[in-house]
Amino acid sequence: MAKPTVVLLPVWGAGHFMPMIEAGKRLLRGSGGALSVTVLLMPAPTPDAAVDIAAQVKREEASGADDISFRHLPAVDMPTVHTGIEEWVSLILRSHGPHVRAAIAGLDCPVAALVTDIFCTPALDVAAELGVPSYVYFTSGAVMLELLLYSPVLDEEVPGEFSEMDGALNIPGLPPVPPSVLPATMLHKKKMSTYRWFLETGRCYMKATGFIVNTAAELEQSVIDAIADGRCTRGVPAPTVYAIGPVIALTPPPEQPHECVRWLDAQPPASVLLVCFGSKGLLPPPKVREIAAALERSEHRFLWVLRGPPKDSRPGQRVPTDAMLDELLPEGFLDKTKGRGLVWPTRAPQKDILAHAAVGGFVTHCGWNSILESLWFGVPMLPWPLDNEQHANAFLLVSVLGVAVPLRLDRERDNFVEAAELERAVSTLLGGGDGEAGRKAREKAVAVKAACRKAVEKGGSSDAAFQRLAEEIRRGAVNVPKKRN
Ligand SMILES: COc1cc(-c2[o+]c3cc(O)cc([O-])c3cc2O[C@@H]2O[C@H](CO)[C@H](O)[C@H](O)[C@H]2O)cc(OC)c1O
Ligand SMILES: O=c1ccn([C@@H]2O[C@H](COP(=O)(O)OP(=O)(O)O)[C@@H](O)[C@H]2O)c(=O)[nH]1
Repeated sequence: MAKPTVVLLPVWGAGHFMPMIEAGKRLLRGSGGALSVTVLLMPAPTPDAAVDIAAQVKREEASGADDISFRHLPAVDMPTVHTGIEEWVSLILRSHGPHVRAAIAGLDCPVAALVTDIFCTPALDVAAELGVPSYVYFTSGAVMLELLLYSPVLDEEVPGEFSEMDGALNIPGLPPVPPSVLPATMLHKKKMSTYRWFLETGRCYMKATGFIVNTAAELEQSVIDAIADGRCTRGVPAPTVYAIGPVIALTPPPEQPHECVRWLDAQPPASVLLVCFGSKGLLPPPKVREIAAALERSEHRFLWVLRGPPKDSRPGQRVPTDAMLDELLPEGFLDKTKGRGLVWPTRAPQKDILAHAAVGGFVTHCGWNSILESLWFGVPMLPWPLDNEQHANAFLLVSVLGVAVPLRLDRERDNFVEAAELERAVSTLLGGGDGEAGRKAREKAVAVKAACRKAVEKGGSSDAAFQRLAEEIRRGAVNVPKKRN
């Protein structure tokens, strides 16, 4: 009989698609050959994302792994009316519901589980209808998962706006949380029409069989415990959390090192500050000017990945262009920083850069994958969150893990950071400024690197969680009826 299959339903995007495929591959290995993986591919919303995903699928198919197969779902109409990225993705998923149902029902093997992304709650209903166990693969950390699960409680506890309340929030498993680190979706209840999405998603998650989280127990133990004990869900037991990370797709370095890596080869150890704001990282001109001023004055070495404005700014369509450096940077900046700085105007190989011994610090937008990559390579951070769950991630880095030097930003001014503040924080992080704070963050980053690596080793916490998950999934396999009455 054919092996039971785990059906993955990933969304597009650098921080979402590959991490889920990588987790699927590790699940295959963890099952000792007892399972296969079927990936359902929703057509990507932009030509760039389509090219990206096609390349990744091609690479996986070429690798010859026969236990992983890809199936294309038909196209659906893209929503034109929506309240933001959250509803946009949810609406697309809803339109795909019948296709997902038909694809699963059409499989000629038992189905062990349906694994969906953070946004794919409509797929949980499809799984329930088919009697298939369902898991949310959380491509972000457990803190964000907790915020979603706990949001209905917070909503009752704080009837007014979070942004106007005094004091800190009491969130299980975390030190007192300043409301300013909540995602924008929560922060301005009345203004943000997606606030209801947040509460409903939290409630809907309770329908899942389990949460597979790309984190390690060593990074977020107290939060994972709070979820497991039902402290976030009014005492109702939440679906089991499997902390299986860090799941990072690492590939062997190319034969011809990238130009950024060759530049790093010529720099002293731990001397370079990496500045990169993620796959969508777009900075408006005032922020570019502040960064340039800080980098020029700090006299530290830097590698700055600077992208240009997207051609299309609609949710889900925002793809940065290559930067026109002469237009974006202040006059004379490149000349004045020549030799100690490199500004890279297009996508850079971030993992290879973070892996390089010359990198000593990372100004990051706090996307979860960037954080995991930085921790994996023991690089301390300067958190400059811009959007979504990134402020909460920054809080974790500074107030729980201690691997980052805080950067004072003005959330009311679109997360603006003054040049002098950035200059101060860079000196602290790389050495030369407030010695104690920088030294602590650097030491913690080294310790957390070791903990991350241990977690995924045989017998480590994430490896053990993977084994438990693979076993639970294998046991849950069902034969999906071909036709429903
Ligand atoms: C899938 O494509 C996109 C996802 C996001 C996005 O939006 C978002 C909205 C919220 O209200 C809360 C969130 O947590 C959230 C997260 C999110 O995706 C990103 O997740 C990544 C890791 O999986 C990473 O941490 C990023 O920093 C998050 O932004 C937004 C988006 O465009 C703006 C997408 O295209
Ligand atoms: O120039 C870049 C920018 C980003 N990335 C990668 O894109 C992913 C970004 O994911 P993250 O969750 O950090 O943020 P997002 O881009 O989803 O906001 C990470 O794996 C980065 O290594 C990269 O390789 N080069």
